[in-house]
Amino acid sequence: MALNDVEQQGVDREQGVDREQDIDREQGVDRAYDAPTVTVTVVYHSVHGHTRVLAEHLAEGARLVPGAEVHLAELRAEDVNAGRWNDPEVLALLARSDAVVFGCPTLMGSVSAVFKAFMEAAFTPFVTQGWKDKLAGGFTMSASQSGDKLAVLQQLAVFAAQLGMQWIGVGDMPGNNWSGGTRDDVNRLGSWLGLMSQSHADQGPEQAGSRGDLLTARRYGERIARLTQRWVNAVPYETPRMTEHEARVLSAALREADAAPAGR
Ligand SMILES: Cc1cc2nc3c(=O)[nH]c(=O)nc-3n(C[C@H](O)[C@H](O)[C@H](O)COP(=O)(O)O)c2cc1C
Repeated sequence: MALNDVEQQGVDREQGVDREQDIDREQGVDRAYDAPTVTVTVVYHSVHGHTRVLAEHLAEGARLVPGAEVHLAELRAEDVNAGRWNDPEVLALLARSDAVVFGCPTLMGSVSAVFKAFMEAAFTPFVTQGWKDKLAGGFTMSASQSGDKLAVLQQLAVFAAQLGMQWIGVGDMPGNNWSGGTRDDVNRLGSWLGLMSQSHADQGPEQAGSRGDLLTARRYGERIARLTQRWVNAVPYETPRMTEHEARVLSAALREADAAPAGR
């Protein structure tokens, strides 16, 4: 069967044939030389290993990008004590990352408990605005086709927003929204806020997700790494940061300038 251009491109990419290299050659672009070095970290929690497979494919996609230094950081239950997660090495890695991709399974329609403990441990970068203007993305795995995964992606996106991060969505069209759609299709669950994947409840991590989910994970990882390069390569800009106290002082000064009474 003859493939159209879009299908052929998908097949080529899957087979590791990178058309971009031909275009670069024609235009004299040496990406290995021109591309800024960026650090992308995939930080995730997985109870039984399904989400780990998704994280690995995402990292694999990011590694396709010349200049991208890609790390996988697993959040471990043993690093949670009395409800508090702590792993200074992971926190140091995140502090020096240009982009952070957050991932966990959907458990009871929510992020997993270990991931939530990690979120609360990010209170320090919240108050110092330490992760402000890093790029962010997110992914989740569950057993049901929906399984309320959107609630988890929303939690992850709100978390990133609280930290002043810039969110990147999936950006792929839905391959599986028609009568010929299959589990192999790109963005087969039709999720744009972040990456959704589904694993059958009776299968282990060796069968995690579907061919389409893993393809989408690689594409999302590559997209995040490329957009991070675009982001860090833009006009240099040192983002202003302020403490809560400074925010109050600024508000009071503006009120005074307007001679406005304090609202509630
Ligand atoms: C306590 C618990 C709660 C779960 N809640 C949901 C849920 O809300 N929606 C869903 O579709 N699957 C749910 N699942 C299934 C998991 O999301 C699924 O098994 C996933 O693949 C686990 O990923 P992991 O292997 O990375 O831990 C739940 C599983 C457990 C054990």
